[in-house]
Amino acid sequence: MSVRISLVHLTKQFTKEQAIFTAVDDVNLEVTSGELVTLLGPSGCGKTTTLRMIAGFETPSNGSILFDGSDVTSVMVNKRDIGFVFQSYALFPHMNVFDNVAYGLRARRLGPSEISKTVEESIELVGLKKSNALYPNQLSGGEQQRVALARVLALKPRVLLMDEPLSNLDAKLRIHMRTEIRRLQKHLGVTCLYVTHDQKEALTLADRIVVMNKGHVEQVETPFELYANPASLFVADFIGGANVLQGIIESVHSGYLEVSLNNVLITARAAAGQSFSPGDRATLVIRPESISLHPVRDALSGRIVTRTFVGDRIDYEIQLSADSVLRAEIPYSYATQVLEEGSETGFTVNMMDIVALRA
Ligand SMILES: Nc1ncnc2c1ncn2[C@@H]1O[C@H](COP(=O)(O)OP(=O)(O)OP(=O)(O)O)[C@@H](O)[C@H]1O
Repeated sequence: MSVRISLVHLTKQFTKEQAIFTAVDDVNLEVTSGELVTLLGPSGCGKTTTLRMIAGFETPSNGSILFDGSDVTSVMVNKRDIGFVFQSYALFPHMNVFDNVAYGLRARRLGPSEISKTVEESIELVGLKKSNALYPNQLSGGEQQRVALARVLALKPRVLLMDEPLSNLDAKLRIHMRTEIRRLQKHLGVTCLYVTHDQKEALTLADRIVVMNKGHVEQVETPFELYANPASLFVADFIGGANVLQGIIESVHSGYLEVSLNNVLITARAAAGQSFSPGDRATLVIRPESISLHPVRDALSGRIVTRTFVGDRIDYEIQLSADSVLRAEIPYSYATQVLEEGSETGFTVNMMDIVALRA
């Protein structure tokens, strides 16, 4: 039922303030059948426009969209067999849950018993039993989004497109719903493209993440790889938050580099596909949670300038030199030693957790 989606040189230009503006810039992507891929990036980077082109709501300026190898770029929206879930649930306020979910099936002129059976199945699938007679204004935001999902799933689409579907929900419900969406998508095996600007949502939901920036694709990877092997500073910074420090490559070895950081020699690994020579400047990416603190015993040390308790961890900002500050996130338990602001601390980072990018 589900399909492989290929985006080939997909480009969309708009006219903005009498100038041509490229919202989606030569995007190439293969989404395998049954895969959940998130499009992740800051506001305005072209995520929604990409999704709308796949749905058929926007016509590409250039490039093509293929489903299982056949070109659907010029195929009408209603012939693409796509389900689209919006941020605003877009339910009909004057229809109850049953009629909202049945709407698309009636438009397809299915018989009453088939409609009834499919609606019941879809409502059960999204965990909304016994709500058939209720109207949207009698439901919570989470329940309304479930109805919107049931309405789309009732049509058994080959492709599921979701545009920030959880943005209107509170944080706790969002976490619950994303697990539900993942479970449903895997259960149905439907190919899914999911737009979000929330990196946690992307990391927890996706088989692979497409990081977009200013209309183009920065990197496409599994969540684990993206986190461990960012290909650019943009990705490193956007995913997970990162300390970014400048160093100089001192020597290059098989599998590791020696880098001078504030005149201290540390070891790091080169980012995937990047190579260095002694003397090169390098941008070092260090995740705050990969740092451990200990009493000062060598030159890798600094002064704690801020300490913030966040419940399950303590965040420290450590001044290394006049212009470099390191953020460390230390898991907290009652046994954890809590350090004072103003005190000196040493720190270590596993070599594998320091990634060098070309500066
Ligand atoms: N119809 C349009 N006419 C002109 N410009 C447009 C149009 N639609 C989108 N844009 C512009 O294209 C760029 C990309 O928009 P898009 O909605 O795809 O971004 P996004 O990554 O989904 O952002 P957000 O997370 O804020 O929704 C933006 O600068 C937007 O203003």
